[in-house]
Amino acid sequence: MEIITDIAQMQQLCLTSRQQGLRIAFVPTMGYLHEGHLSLLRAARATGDILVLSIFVNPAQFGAGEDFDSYPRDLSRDAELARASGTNWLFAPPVGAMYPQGYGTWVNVEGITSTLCGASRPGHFQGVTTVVCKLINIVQPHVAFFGRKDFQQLAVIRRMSTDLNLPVEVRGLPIVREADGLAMSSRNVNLSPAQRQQALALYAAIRAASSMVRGGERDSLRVIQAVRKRIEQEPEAAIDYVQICHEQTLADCDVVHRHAVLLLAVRIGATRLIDNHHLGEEIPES
Ligand SMILES: Nc1ncnc2c1ncn2[C@@H]1O[C@H](COP(=O)(O)OP(=O)(O)OP(=O)(O)O)[C@@H](O)[C@H]1O
Ligand SMILES: CC(C)(CO)[C@@H](O)C(=O)[O-]
Ligand code: BAL
Repeated sequence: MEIITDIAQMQQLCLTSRQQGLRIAFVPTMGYLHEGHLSLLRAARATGDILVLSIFVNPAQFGAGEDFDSYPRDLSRDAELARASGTNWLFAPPVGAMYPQGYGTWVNVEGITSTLCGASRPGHFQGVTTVVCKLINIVQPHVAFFGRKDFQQLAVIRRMSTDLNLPVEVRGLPIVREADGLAMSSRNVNLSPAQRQQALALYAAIRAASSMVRGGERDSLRVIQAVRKRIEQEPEAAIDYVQICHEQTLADCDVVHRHAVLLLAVRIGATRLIDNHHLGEEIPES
């Protein structure tokens, strides 16, 4: 495995591979790798001839006062994990090369970015779509892998890819959880032991919502109230949002139906966690 920091070199290597008829599979991340990232790398390894992993903590997707500075970073540990996962090229460009002096182009997806994380983190998705578009232009992958933990991000990237006719297949993979149910996230490392315990409320609330729907509840408001109540039991929990949305449009659903997804963003102390569950799965086919 080679670590590439130069954008032009990365682009040239990928262009040459494409010209040789090799299939490029790409996993974009912000690093501090965990089993969720490794599941993407495994799927990508099985799909492509060349596996490219990017690690770039993208300042453009962090708002003022957000955790850009405290976002966990460990490139040498990540490089070991990437190597063991069969990565060919680890692309880690410097911030100044991605956003040089005079940088002035932004990619903005409208509509589905106005809700959920788009509403609670203004500007966040403009940063995400801009950097993902740039990374795709550099790496020129045939296929790119994203996790469904960032459910709205995946929907926004699919929208961008369709709208801008990007020549890449976007694949979404399931959420990987810790043994006790907490969705894996690089930010989990910033939780104190007491906060780590409180963070289990997200999955407990998801399970409670699932069992309500399995039991026949179809009123979104009642499910949302139950989720909020469970999370609010935790002393350091502050809810950003709890919503039930259509899996494609992300419009709020009054009724839980087969396309309904429960999405949550909750701060535990200073750490913001997201999670989601496809509630529609709990409804039997009629
Ligand atoms: N638990 C998980 N299961 C599946 N995919 C995941 C999981 N966590 C992250 N991913 C995916 O990995 C990719 C890179 O995400 P990122 O580097 O932001 O990691 P992260 O753990 O989500 O970090 P954080 O939530 O702290 O920003 C994204 O496509 C994301 O959806
Ligand atoms: C897609 C991404 C790598 C863009 O910075 C980031 O938002 C992430 O890690 O989910
Ligand atoms: N996984 C999404 C990156 C972020 O929270 O900024």
